Amino acid sequence: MSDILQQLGDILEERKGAEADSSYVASLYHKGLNKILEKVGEEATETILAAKDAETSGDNKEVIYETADLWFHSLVALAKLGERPEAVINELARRFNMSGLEEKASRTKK
Ligand SMILES: N=c1c2ncn([C@@H]3O[C@H](COP(=O)(O)OP(=O)(O)OP(=O)(O)O)[C@@H](O)[C@H]3O)c2ncn1[C@@H]1O[C@H](COP(=O)(O)O)[C@@H](O)[C@H]1O
Repeated sequence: MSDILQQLGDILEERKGAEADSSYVASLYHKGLNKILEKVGEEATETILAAKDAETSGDNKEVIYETADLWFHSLVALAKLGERPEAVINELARRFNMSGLEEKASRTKK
């Protein structure tokens, strides 16, 4: 588990008790889940556009920046719902640790 994600998860929890005007994350919590999800949507669109530009230009700087914005706002949405970044890391680890056959079986059930 990335130390940065763990520390960011701690800060996202701390911001839950903060006044709306005290920080960006606190302001998002006060605006509510719909506003946070709107930001996730915006950042997803910006990531897609940056990826298309990167393919043409060969410069990935902007798509990395936008992907960080997307990850960050997704984590704020999960925090609002009571989940920490570890939940996503654990899910990725679970998928990674599945054997090839289990993975195939799981995919065909969906
Ligand atoms: N990783 C981030 C992070 N990534 C992006 N952003 C903010 O996300 C916003 C990106 O959205 P936009 O580009 O649309 O900017 P905007 O115009 O300000 O947003 P809107 O007014 O349109 O909602 C910017 O304000 C960025 O500053 C972040 N804000 C905070 N963090 C982390 O969250 C922690 C807590 O942040 P605060 O609550 O601000 O202290 C910080 O220590 C950082 O580690």
